[in-house]
Amino acid sequence: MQAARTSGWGILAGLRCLNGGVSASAPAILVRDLHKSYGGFEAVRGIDFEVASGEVFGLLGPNGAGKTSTVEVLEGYRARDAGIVSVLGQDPQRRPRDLRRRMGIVLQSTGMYRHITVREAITHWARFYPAPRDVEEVIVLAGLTEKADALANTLSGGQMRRLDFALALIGDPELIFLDEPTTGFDPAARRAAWDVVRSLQELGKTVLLTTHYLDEAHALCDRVAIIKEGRIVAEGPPAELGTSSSRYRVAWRAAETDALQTRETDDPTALLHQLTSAALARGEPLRDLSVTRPSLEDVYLELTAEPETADAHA
Ligand SMILES: Nc1ncnc2c1ncn2[C@@H]1O[C@H](COP(=O)(O)OP(=O)(O)OP(=O)(O)O)[C@@H](O)[C@H]1O
Repeated sequence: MQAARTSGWGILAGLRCLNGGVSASAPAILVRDLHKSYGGFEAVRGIDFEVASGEVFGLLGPNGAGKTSTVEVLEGYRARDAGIVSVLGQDPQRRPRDLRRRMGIVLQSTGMYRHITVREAITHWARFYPAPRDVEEVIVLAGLTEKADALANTLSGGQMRRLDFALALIGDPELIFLDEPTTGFDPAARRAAWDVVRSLQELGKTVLLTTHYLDEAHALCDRVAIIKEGRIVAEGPPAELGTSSSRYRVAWRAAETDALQTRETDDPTALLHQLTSAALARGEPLRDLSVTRPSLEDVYLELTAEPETADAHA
């Protein structure tokens, strides 16, 4: 274990070596063997991942998996116990002022400003940054045009969340952390928030988001990591996580009952041969026959299942 932790410094040194700074191809985020405990409880148990510059990366996992702890270490809010963390080429634990200006953070909690208008809040926050974006442009980007002159304490939950987005964007950060950006949103507000994230992607920003929603991960993320009990149990583009599995799902409609039948198999050729031979022998068609790979949701549920649930499916 110690050898793995020590070797990480070699990686960081390599990233810094070009032109005396961070190379153009250096990842925006690099995490190696990250550990974080609270008292005797180890919430993060040796996590490794990288996020490329301009990538939208999602941390997925059930409650208590260690997503927020990981993100808070990256943001510089929490000290790690072990491991290597590089954010935009710097160690967030040292809380360098320059790094804080290059990051935008949308926390789970909302409501920093209440008794001033949306425009006033964004204008005020802009003063903390050396080269902020244009306030009116950020109001449009966050979808707050119609609420620009409204007092923050009159906003709905979803509109308040947009104000949080706006405050995270006004400093024109290179990297944005979004912790559960749409939890509690109605469907329309979620879509609007997704549009904001896509706008960030088009602007070339790097985004790290945590979410419980698989459709959100699918819609927004270039890559995701699934975390369970402080460890990454799968990582890859959302659409490809299932296809890397060797399992297939074969579905068909039984002629006698008209009910949809499904069977999982590692050998779809043999199963199809068995099913089609039997159907031909009976002189019946196999209606709605399909062979599919597991979806992100299937993979997620399988990997994050509690032991009892896993046994029930075995
Ligand atoms: N300050 C703390 N003190 C003690 N335990 C903590 C603290 N913060 C988090 N934990 C514990 O660490 C584990 C990981 O929590 P964390 O908030 O990182 O998970 P999460 O994946 O973000 O969960 P959620 O999806 O519910 O936000 C949980 O068991 C949690 O109870």
